[in-house]
Amino acid sequence: MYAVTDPATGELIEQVGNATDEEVRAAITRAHQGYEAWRRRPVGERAAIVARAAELFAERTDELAAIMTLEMGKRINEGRGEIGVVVDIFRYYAEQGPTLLADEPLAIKGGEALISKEPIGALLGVMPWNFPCYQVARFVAPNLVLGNTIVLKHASICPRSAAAIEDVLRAAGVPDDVYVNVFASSRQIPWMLADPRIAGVSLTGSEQAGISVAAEAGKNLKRSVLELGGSDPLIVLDTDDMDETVKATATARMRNCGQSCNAPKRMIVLGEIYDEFVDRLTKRVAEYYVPGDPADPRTTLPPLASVAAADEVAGQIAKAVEQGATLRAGGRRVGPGAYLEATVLTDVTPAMDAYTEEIFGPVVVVFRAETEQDAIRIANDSPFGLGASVFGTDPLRNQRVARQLEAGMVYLNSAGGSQADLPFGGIKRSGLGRELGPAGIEEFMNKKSIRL
Ligand SMILES: O=CCCCC(=O)O
Repeated sequence: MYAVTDPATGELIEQVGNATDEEVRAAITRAHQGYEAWRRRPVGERAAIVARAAELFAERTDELAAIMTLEMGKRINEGRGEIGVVVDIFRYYAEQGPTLLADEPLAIKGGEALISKEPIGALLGVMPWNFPCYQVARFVAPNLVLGNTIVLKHASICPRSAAAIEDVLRAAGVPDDVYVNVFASSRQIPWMLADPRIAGVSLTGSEQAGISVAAEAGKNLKRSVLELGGSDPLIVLDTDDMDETVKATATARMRNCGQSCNAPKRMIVLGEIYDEFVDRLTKRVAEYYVPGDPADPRTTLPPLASVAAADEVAGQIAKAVEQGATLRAGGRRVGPGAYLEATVLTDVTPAMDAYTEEIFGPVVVVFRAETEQDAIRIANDSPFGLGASVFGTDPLRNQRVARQLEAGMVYLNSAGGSQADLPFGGIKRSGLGRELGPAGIEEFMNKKSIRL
């Protein structure tokens, strides 16, 4: 059931009925029927509509941020920041799309060819609650410019974000058979994917959701983009400003209350600075992150997105401690609502669940590495491969380490975050495909070879 529940209080605000099977089928019919006309519109027209969407998102920043705060507890300023990234994404594809979609001439043996960049049809988007507007933007903006149409199934705790996004796109001039929001349930996804009128699927979500959707997409020979979990390592090789390094790493981990796929969840610190790093990080986490109202801009620690999410992370912490990890700070659920203290864990070993599983909340796990190679080994000793970070004072050393990391993205002396023009995606169990940047418009593209 789609519902709005305020995670700061646990109060149920509104329930929204799920779409019936007929309504879901009708949504697919609309997006399928809208495709022919949309793909035939000149790319400049589609780009102009996407540019207008960027303006409207910017105008409605405060309203959209407030919706996210209510639905999933995002700090209000982080919500405003998220809409800033959404605006950048819509602008980027509006501006760059026509160039990215230009024919590509190809000299071939015995003649010439060109690659014509064409859409493939109606796509299904299955989107999560952690960045309710950004996740939709990075799928929708490039595909609208390319000429695909979209059926969007949002997270069940974000019906107001879902409706507001549709409203913005409609106001920008996206026809109502080109972007269709539907309050479908996960149960309906398999047959939506089996419908021949759906050409592909993009999912951002858990590893488990990715496995199910990838299996259905595979069975039906549909293209899929999967942005799944991560347990990103952040290696600290050395520092000439420990306070700055601790602040930067804690900030990156606690962003969005720790609920980012690409947050640095594992800090891997070289032996000579490990004790000092852990002491200062523990102090920072214990003192700076204080539970508060996410609508108040002064709040440093908002609730998690739901009581269930907070309980799950608290359970992971308890299990780690039971299995022998050291709890340096936090660890307790705080109520009412979905609050969990900001937490630091150390002495996590490969025998513990916390070593390999993703912890989707305000929890930092710190590992000690004896050498640079040892740090790389620990970083790569994970089923995930989304992002990674390297902090250090020697740029060449940082790059040398970056090249040895099993990750889709590496940030040097910074962590996490997204930007419109930088491709985003992972390897290993973190998913398939790329979003954002030039790569983000190619995933659901027919790169048609025309031999001249
Ligand atoms: O959960 C994954 C999206 C991350 C967005 C960001 O870090 O900007």
